[in-house]
Amino acid sequence: MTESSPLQTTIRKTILEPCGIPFDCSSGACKHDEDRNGSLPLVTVTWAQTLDGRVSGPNGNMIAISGPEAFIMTHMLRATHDGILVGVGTVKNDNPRLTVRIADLVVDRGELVLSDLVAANHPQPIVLDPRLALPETCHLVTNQTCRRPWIVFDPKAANVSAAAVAEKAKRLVTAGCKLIPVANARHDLHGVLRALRTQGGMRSIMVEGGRAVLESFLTAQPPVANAVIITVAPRFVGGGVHLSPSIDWTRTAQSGGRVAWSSLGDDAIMVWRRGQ
Ligand SMILES: NC(=O)C1=CN([C@@H]2O[C@H](COP(=O)(O)OP(=O)(O)OC[C@H]3O[C@@H](n4cnc5c(N)ncnc54)[C@H](OP(=O)(O)O)[C@@H]3O)[C@@H](O)[C@H]2O)C=CC1
Ligand SMILES: Nc1nc(O)c(N)c(N[C@@H]2O[C@H](COP(=O)(O)O)[C@@H](O)[C@H]2O)n1
Repeated sequence: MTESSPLQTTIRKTILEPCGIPFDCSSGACKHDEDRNGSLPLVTVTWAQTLDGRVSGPNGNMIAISGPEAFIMTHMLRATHDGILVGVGTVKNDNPRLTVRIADLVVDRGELVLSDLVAANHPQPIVLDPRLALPETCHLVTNQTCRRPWIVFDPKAANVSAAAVAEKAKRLVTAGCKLIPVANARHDLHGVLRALRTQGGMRSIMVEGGRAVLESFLTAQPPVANAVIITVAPRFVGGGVHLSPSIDWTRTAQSGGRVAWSSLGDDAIMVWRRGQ
């Protein structure tokens, strides 16, 4: 991916730049490189949902919600953030790889083309897992194409002094995972973000799911999200996991943020950026 295609340019101009996210893969340095000297990383919260507010299909099964163009946007977002954060529920349910895989869409054939060129830009996977329940067989721990995750856990909740958990922690570290202890990790998102900044050097984090973690990041007080990007696909699924935090974006916008809508393929994209 040395030059931006028209689609990438559209995504950059209508979605990434309005959120303050630079995207320049020609330099090989895609990451959000602004170092604000802040104590917290920049946080972009993003997901894909249906018209009935579902983020997965019946029984919680992962389904393709984003169309190809929005899918590329998600992978451009992955390429532009230092870290990609999910809850342990998403790892258990979806077994995601959290890599950057998309180069571009061959528009006339509607095909997604995979690229190895951006592999170096895989974000660092981060799993919020207070009780150290991560399945050791998941892609993030075993798949050669995945970066080994950083696991944010709560030493008290996980009871790391218990022999079984201590053994598991050892095996995860041997497999290449990094364990980041944070007291009260389940409820103290500021503490989690501070630890990721100070212990891991994270300057930017994309929060990708799942339902519980998204709702926590969206409703945290004081706020932690710098930008929110939602893909809304033109379909109902009639079942599945429902994302429904109590947020009024118009009121949030009035209190200093900005909302903008654009479209990518058949999908609507809502972008909110926190007021400066
Ligand atoms: N459409 C989309 O864009 C996406 C959809 N999904 C879907 O979301 C669903 C999974 O969602 P869900 O089951 O809620 O799982 P999550 O990925 O949100 O993980 C929830 C778990 O994370 C741990 N956790 C740690 N910190 C927090 C926090 N601050 N707030 C909330 N949880 C925290 C908790 O573990 P503990 O209980 O041990 O404390 C909790 O049980 C799946 O169906 C998946 O397909 C997922 C990602 C994206
Ligand atoms: N943006 C988006 N659109 C969809 O339609 C989706 N189903 C998802 N799911 C997220 O992607 C994860 C899978 O990642 P890998 O492809 O394995 O790298 C999944 O866990 C969800 O977080 N996202």
